[in-house]
Amino acid sequence: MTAPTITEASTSQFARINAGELDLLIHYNDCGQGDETVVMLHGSGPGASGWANFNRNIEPLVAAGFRVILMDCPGWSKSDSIVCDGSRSDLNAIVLKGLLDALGIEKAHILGNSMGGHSAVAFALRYPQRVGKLVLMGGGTGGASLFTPMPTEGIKRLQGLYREPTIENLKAMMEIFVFDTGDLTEELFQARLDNMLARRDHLENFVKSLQANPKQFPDFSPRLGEINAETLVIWGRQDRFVPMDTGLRLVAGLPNSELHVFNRCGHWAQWEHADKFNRMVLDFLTH
Ligand SMILES: O=C(O)CCC(=O)/C=C/C=C(\O)C(=O)O
Repeated sequence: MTAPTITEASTSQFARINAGELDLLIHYNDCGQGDETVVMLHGSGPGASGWANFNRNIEPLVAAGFRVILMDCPGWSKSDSIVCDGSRSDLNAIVLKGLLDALGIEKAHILGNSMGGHSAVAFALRYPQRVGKLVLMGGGTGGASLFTPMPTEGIKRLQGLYREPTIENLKAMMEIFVFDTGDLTEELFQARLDNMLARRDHLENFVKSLQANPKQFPDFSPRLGEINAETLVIWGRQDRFVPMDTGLRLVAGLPNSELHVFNRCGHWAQWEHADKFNRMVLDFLTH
């Protein structure tokens, strides 16, 4: 019998998360079944979502017997909006803990892209007993780069897009987002634009959050040694959003980590090099 096709609509779910003062309706996609769960956390670009970030990565993991949860962080996609004036990495970690509690999942592997990587590290620091393995891709900690002026050119364009959500600004961001822009289709641009404009409250709240606290993603470097989870760090050599030396800082600090750098790759390794990325992640999670 052939496995049913996994679609966004057929896996779409909501959970209400109450944690301290937080009371948020959170959207997630729940894909496949298995004893082990992989949570995927998306990046902070306007119009991002678990599905938009990871649609090339779900099926191989589901086929290998993992349950895959894509959580839309507060302030993105179909999740509730929020103004965050503290650490967004920790906010996402607290909400993820609430979601895992609601779903009765004791422990999960966490795969995070950019902001999702920062949030995965925040989660591992707060709830070490709830983490299996970590995959950090184009993220894992905020903080300065030794070689690249901050904010990077990519982050400046991303923030410009939040302030003025036009197709021109979207294209200006996307043209330095991936290494090979030939892979970007008009359909992809339009889907991203539609996602962004469907939730203007998210765009406005992101701008308000930056005004309240320009450093949404704290530097976890001094605490990385506390994380014992096995960690695979993956970076694009030509990442113009979160510079590659952040990956070097991560492997320097995380005692059980290794780093793979894709050449000819920007900020979206899981999409730009999907086949090899999927093989590497599966090998890492199953050995
Ligand atoms: O500012 C940071 O350190 C994180 C930036 C970030 O998360 C950017 C992510 C962009 C995407 O993943 C996206 O737009 O899909």
